[in-house]
Amino acid sequence: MNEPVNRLRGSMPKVGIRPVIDGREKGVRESLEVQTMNMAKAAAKLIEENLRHSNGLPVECVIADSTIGGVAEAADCADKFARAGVGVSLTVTPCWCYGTEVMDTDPLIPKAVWGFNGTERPGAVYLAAALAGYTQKGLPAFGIYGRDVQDSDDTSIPADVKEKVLRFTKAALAVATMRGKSYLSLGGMSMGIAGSLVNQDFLLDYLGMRTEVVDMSEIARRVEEGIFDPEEFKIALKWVKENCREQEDTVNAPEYRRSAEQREADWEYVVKMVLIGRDLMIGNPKLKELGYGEESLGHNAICGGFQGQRSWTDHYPNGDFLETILNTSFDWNGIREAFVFATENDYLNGITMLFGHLLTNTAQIFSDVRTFWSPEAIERVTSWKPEGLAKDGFIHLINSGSTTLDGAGQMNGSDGKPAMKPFWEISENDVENTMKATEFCVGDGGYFRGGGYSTDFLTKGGMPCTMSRLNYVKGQGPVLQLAEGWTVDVPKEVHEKLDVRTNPTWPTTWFVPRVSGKGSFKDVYTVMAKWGANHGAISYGHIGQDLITLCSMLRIPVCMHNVEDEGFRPSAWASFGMDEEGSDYRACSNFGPIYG
Ligand SMILES: C[C@H](O)[C@@H](O)[C@@H](O)C(=O)CO
Ligand SMILES: [Mn+2]
Repeated sequence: MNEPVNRLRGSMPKVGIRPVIDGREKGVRESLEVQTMNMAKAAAKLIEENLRHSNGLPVECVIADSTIGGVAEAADCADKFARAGVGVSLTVTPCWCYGTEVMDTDPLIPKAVWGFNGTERPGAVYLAAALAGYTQKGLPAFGIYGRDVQDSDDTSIPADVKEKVLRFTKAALAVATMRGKSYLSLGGMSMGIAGSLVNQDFLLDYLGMRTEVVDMSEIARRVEEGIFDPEEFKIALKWVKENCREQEDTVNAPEYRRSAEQREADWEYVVKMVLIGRDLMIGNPKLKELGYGEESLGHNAICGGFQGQRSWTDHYPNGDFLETILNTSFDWNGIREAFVFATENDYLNGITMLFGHLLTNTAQIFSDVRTFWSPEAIERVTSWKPEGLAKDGFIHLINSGSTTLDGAGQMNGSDGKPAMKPFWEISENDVENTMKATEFCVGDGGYFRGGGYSTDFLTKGGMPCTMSRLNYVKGQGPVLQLAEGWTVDVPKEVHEKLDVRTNPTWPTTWFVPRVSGKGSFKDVYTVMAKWGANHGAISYGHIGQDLITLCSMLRIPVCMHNVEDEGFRPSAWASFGMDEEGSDYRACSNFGPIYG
């Protein structure tokens, strides 16, 4: 069951549940055994019924062999968890326990404590004592307790507790899943883009990730020496011919037009680039059969990026098709987990996409945050007065030639509205509609002298989504910004007029962030003006809360967000002041990166 289906090494992290108890025998402990163990079982059931890993495998929970009343049983539990591969720790209790004696002291594992809110045997006051201990010892932990008092025989989990348990667990699983995996940097810095200056110390200290650096010439070597699966290549090319519609090249000046033979050869080349890029990330046992044992192993990359411009694209077909197909939840082999792969080797955007992918199990859009179109400018250029969600203007998200095809918004959610979904919910019909809505365009020769095929679609409006971005600040370290909002529809002629000003061969998403009239979210213009870089990672759904929780585990402060509720962060954050944002910065710098 725990076989990694996407060929990444290592088994999936498990969730460890620690039922802690009042250790006083001769009455107290005995009276609490059943209730305490039942809480652990209820938590495990909740998690297993609601969460899955991004590769589709079920999330598994491991419960300590006995309730934990003191240090000996805490050590037995730690031992069991280490052998089982536990990466997330959830302590549960309905009663008073001996705070530091039953605590989990592994500094690498994210922790939460759920204290039952009853008053016969006080779980909530234990929770306060336990959290004080965790804070005092520098092991920040999340506190969970229901708002309303429950009766001691009530075995149900209140909705507010459920939400917190699941939010904590999903984010903690993301932390545990990244650890030990690699970022594959294919090439180096692209066109002076700071996000492609891969900071290996950040990846290792904050995320526990390795960095693998491979020169782009490795792709040329594998193409020229035939180091890919020739059978798969045939299947892939056939699928591409049958499913990928090529747009007539009306954008390139005559000197950049590519002949029919050249275009045919380009298709073959870009399909090989997909096979090779994927094999570089996760390996391919077929290569071993072909005599390439070393190449068959891959780089254990959970995330990667391709420099492309310009060293590669000035001569070879561009990486757009490679990036598009990897980031999509299907290819010629069928429907599968999307990879996470950054354009222009912008690893800061790639890692932001990785956060979104691990939190939602869905494909992620990579985009240039290109243009703010004010209502006045839209009306001046198109004569259309924007209305509805678009009335205060929108941001043109358009990547330079690639993005996940899931981002076309051609897949349907359970309510029939456009959605991006985990791969196991995607139907053949969704795939067909997506391919019908997408065209592949000969690369813009002014930018891409070596040709290649860019991806062109227009994202359907009405999808809730969250644009986010990690930025790195000298002296401060990483920070994350996020803006929840929606994709919007605009009239066809309006889209065409605006799109053509940029590049009609690239994928467009019209995005409106939720604004508040204040601060960084004063209006749409301000959101664009405050964006920290040229790229953004766009995830389906409003996932600001989940990102905030994940970032607190990773000690990455959130510098800009439009989430209304207070973030769910470790209890220690309350000791750093009353303003949420300032205390986040202070807490992150006080505790520092997990692995640093
Ligand atoms: C084609 C151009 O060089 C683009 O790649 C460029 O505008 C960007 O994508 C910048 O992020
Ligand atoms: Mn770009």
